[in-house]
Amino acid sequence: MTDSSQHAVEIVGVTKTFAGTGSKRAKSQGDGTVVALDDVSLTVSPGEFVSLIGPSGCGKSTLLRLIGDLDEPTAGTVSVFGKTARQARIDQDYGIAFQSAGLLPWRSVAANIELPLALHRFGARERRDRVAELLSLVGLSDFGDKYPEQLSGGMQQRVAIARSLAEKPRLLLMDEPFGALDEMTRERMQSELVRICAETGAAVVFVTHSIPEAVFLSDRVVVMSPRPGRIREIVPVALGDDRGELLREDSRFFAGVTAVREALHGAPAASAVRGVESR
Ligand SMILES: Nc1ncnc2c1ncn2[C@@H]1O[C@H](COP(=O)(O)OP(=O)(O)OP(=O)(O)O)[C@@H](O)[C@H]1O
Repeated sequence: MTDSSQHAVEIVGVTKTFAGTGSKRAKSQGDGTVVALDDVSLTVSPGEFVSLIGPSGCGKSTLLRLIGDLDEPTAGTVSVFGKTARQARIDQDYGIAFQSAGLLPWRSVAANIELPLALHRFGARERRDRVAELLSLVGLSDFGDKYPEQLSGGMQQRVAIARSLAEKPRLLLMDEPFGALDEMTRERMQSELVRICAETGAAVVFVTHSIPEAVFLSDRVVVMSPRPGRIREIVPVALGDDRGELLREDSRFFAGVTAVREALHGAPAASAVRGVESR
């Protein structure tokens, strides 16, 4: 582990504090400073699927935002494919998909997916071909001419995922992308995402509140704890590459769910953790 360019993401000793309101010079937790992340280190390998789970306020979104260069660490370093987070953003090394699909209502589905390519001046033909490929990848080939409001929530989310894949990123950053979907759609989207990742080879950092979702999708589940935000445990999920629907009824899947639950609550699982769903 010496060459950091071998990692999709490398987070070393990252601390992130937010000053309390009304006190810009706040220095300690006693005067309102929030330690969102405290000395967090984590690496994600190319092609690896890593979920972040933990109670509300443990710093999951903050960690994802630091990787995506939407904020800066107070201390420590974040690198993406061996570059600074800023340089990786400039080089479009990753795609981002957050909870609300964030589609532009006045653009068609195809035009939404095309947007990153248009912004970065890809040629018309290349754009058209790539959009057709992405529509097919997310199973929406017949919907390119529709507008977002004409699609279901799950279909909109698939459009958002297609858009995040437009520039063939080697890394996807996803913050509860399926949080607003009903359970059946959510499970279908999880299977779609597994398939898409297998086809594209992208690494994923995925924030979720759902233990089964984390286990179904991930190679490793990072369990975090709040105040201050820290990594409590990293649970490897040894379910292999075959993540079909039957896996949800497999004893190995239940063992993974139990392992993550125990890491969250301390074994044996006793009470519910605020902000984490067992379903
Ligand atoms: N811009 C900000 N200004 C001040 N405090 C912030 C800011 N962003 C996050 N925080 C605080 O940092 C801590 C971590 O927040 P974060 O959103 O990363 O948690 P989370 O684990 O994603 O929570 P949730 O599961 O509820 O989405 C929280 O205490 C939050 O209030």
